[in-house]
Amino acid sequence: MTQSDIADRAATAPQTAVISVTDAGIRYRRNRRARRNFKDLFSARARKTRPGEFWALRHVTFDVQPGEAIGVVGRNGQGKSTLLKLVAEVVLPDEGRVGVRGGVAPLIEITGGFVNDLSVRENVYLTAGLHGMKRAEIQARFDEIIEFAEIGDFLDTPYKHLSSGMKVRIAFAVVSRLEEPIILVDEVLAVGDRAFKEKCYNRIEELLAGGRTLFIVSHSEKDLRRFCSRGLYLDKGELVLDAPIADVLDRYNADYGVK
Ligand SMILES: Nc1ncnc2c1ncn2[C@@H]1O[C@H](COP(=O)(O)OP(=O)(O)OP(=O)(O)O)[C@@H](O)[C@H]1O
Repeated sequence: MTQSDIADRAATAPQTAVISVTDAGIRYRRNRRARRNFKDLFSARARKTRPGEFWALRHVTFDVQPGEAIGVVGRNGQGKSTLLKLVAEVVLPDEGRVGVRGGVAPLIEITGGFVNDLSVRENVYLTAGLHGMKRAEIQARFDEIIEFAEIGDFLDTPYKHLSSGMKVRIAFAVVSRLEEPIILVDEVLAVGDRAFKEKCYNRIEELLAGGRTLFIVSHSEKDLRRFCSRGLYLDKGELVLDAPIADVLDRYNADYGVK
């Protein structure tokens, strides 16, 4: 797409879209030494791919309407987490545009947003506060959050001393209580035990029933079929199929499924 195509699409994209991604690309360095310098940021040369750099995502275009539940599939390293980070606006596109209307509640990395040296209690206040909740609102929901996570004995423990399953418990409990219209869930639930996972899935269903928009990355076909109506299939950083989830899974299985 040319710059003017991108601008035209941005201007004519359906006004109702909550997420609008147009010809987006993210470029990473394969090797830390191939660091771009400050001068490169301002020079036209910075747009070229330099040695050691590669496109983790490129030419990705799609719109999302409110209330859609989207599953992102693809093999390891094909750009799924990068796509969620783009929607969460924690990384900015090197090419193209990403427009997100409304706030995003991201559950995208095990420690995403949580500060290692702060206690569980402090992290709950910090994360909820950063998403616009007032202190009194957090206080009112605090017990419910801790009860959901079932980690009441660890309120004053530094976050870094929790087990990986406990970290996910508290992160999910907080993030799923935020009032943001878009929820992003990246694989993190895989470390939760079975009973906790089921509790999270029920909560996700409640959020969807309440009209939230969901983006989920999962390698579990069962989970994707349970929640999602639409799938995005990424391969080598490109969006190779955007279709109903059943069609996306059929194509993915045909390409890479165990025969
Ligand atoms: N911060 C970074 N710096 C450099 N390369 C990165 C960075 N983050 C991701 N990558 C690379 O970008 C590519 C896409 O990574 P991404 O995490 O999006 O894949 P994924 O599809 O989510 O994989 P998985 O299923 O294994 O979680 C990979 O080659 C990865 O090594």
